Amino acid sequence: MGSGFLWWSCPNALVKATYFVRHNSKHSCKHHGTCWISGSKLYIRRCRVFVQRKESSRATCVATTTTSQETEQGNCSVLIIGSGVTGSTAAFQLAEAGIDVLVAEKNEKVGGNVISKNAQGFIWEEGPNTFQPTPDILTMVEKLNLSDNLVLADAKLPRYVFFGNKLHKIPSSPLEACNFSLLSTRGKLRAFLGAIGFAPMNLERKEETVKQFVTRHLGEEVYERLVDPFISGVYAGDPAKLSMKAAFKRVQALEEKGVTQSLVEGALLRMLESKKKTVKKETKMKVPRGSLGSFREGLQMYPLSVQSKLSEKVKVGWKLIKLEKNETASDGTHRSSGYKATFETPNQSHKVIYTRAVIFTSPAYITASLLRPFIPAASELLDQIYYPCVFSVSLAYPSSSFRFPLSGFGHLIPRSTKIRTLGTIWSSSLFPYRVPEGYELLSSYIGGAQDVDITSMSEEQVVKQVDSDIRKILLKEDSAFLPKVLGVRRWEKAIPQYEVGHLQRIETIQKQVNEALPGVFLGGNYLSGISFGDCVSFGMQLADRVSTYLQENIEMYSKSVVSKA
Ligand SMILES: Cc1cc2nc3c(=O)[nH]c(=O)nc-3n(C[C@H](O)[C@H](O)[C@H](O)COP(=O)(O)OP(=O)(O)OC[C@H]3O[C@@H](n4cnc5c(N)ncnc54)[C@H](O)[C@@H]3O)c2cc1C
Ligand SMILES: C=CC1=C(C)c2cc3[nH]c(cc4nc(cc5[nH]c(cc1n2)c(C)c5CCC(=O)O)C(CCC(=O)O)=C4C)c(C)c3C=C
Repeated sequence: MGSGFLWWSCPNALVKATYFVRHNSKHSCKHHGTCWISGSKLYIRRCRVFVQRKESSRATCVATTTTSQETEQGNCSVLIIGSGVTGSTAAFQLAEAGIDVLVAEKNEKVGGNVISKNAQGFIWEEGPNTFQPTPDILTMVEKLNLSDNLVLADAKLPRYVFFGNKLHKIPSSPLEACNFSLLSTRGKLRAFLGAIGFAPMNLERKEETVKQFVTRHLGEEVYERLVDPFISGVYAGDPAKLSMKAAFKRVQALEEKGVTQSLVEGALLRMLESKKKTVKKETKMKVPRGSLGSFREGLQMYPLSVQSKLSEKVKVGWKLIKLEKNETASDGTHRSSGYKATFETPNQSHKVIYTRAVIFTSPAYITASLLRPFIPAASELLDQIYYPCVFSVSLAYPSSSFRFPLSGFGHLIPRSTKIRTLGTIWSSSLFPYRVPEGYELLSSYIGGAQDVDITSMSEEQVVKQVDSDIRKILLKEDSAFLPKVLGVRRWEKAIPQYEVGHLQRIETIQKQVNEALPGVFLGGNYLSGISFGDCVSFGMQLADRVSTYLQENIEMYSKSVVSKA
């Protein structure tokens, strides 16, 4: 690149000087430590950022500063609120790109919804149980050196629906679907007719609910016995309120393309969804199609491994309580140069962080409260996203108390059966190493959007209800054994519901954030799709978008300094 000067001007109000860095020379300042040029890049050691060097032009430090008098303050280039799957993924990707990132998590442990527990020889999950190993997840698993800890449940384990006092195996192929005992002959015929195109059109072209879409295409029976329980096992939701377009965009898109017969390939919308998610990108790791993944010690290994890699850059027990614009520039003028974030921290003291960009991965209702001063209308919309209450109940029973040897993923229960539990994952069948010899572990879920009264139940009442439902379905009638209660978790606001109007709402929110809050990015399962894999992919995309924003922002700021000079 030859010799020459690079002018480095720090935008922070506390730094008054513009620094000149000569090629191959080193320069120190008390705020940023050493900086130097190598090749085409300017490196600034303390800020751990580098700025693409432009010959004879100015570069800008993307970090703000701490001074020795302000011990409760700090700085970073990107602040991430929340250490769930989305936040952890974005943080790792940004750190890997050399960007100075700070993750603030209000809980004492990282992971958000992902909570894995280990006691008395059992390992169990209180949030998500498994993920579909998408290419993005596998990429992250490799990067985090988690490959040796990846565990896969047998792809062939059947899923069941409990209906008419019997467990019915859900077919895994169109052939199996012909002998499918869950649907009557009439129900199958109706579904078949819908599949070959004899379905009424959506003439009004209004946004349809899942219930409307499914009954129109496949009939009432498929809806009641198959899709309603499936919705319980993904959204804990109410299909009469969820938007087909938002909750299952791939399936809806098929209709728009006129591929109606694919809708019931195997009579299962869910299967269709997962097939569309087949691996496109190449990763070194190969996993059998249809298998479901986790990690040896549970899903929480994922955020924990990000935390161990980012070390001090992940702050637990830090709750964001206020965000302000940091608008004073070094020359005394006002402009948006980033944000000031105030946190409550474990020792009750407040901490302040100055940052260029903020990624919010907190749930919609929390993000709403933090952004309300800037975007009141969008915050109202964020607040409208409904999260029902769900309990997860992990119980262990002796293997001998079961009616048959457990082999399957688990069972789901249609709401029309009047059994209160939504469904049960047969955890010890998925991962047998997670239980002591002679025991079975069951993870059940109860509550959701169709059972709002659950909020008034105590943990003891919930355990009693779940135990009684399990007895009706899986245990021998004379089994007097009381279960080992491993864990009961009340998810007061469990899962965002993609109700009718969701996509429109999201679009409006995004627009208002982009206009009013440059450098603020929204993430989280109310935007990305709710699966673990959706959150990983969205976290990766967020990291790319934020890197681009920082680069563009630096260039814009450099230009404004040049023109003032
Ligand atoms: C019971 C249950 C079962 C599920 N089962 C499955 C499954 O089997 N498979 C699957 O793929 N998906 C499943 N999911 C969905 C999936 O787990 C979630 O969608 C995903 O984990 C959400 O990740 P996230 O990072 O977007 O949000 P979250 O996990 O909600 O993370 C947000 C984080 O922000 C933090 N935070 C909030 N406010 C603040 C603040 N003011 N300051 C600092 N931090 C803050 C929170 O503490 C939290 O850690 C399940 C979800 C639930 C609840
Ligand atoms: C068979 C029993 C199941 C129960 C009970 C259950 C509860 C439950 N699940 C979620 C949220 C999600 N589950 C997801 C995947 C998933 N869930 C089950 C089964 C049960 N879930 C299976 C077999 C799978 C794997 C995917 C599949 O092959 O169908 C997902 C991810 C969905 C995706 O798009 O990948 C979510 C999200 C909740 C909230 C819940 C509690 C009621």
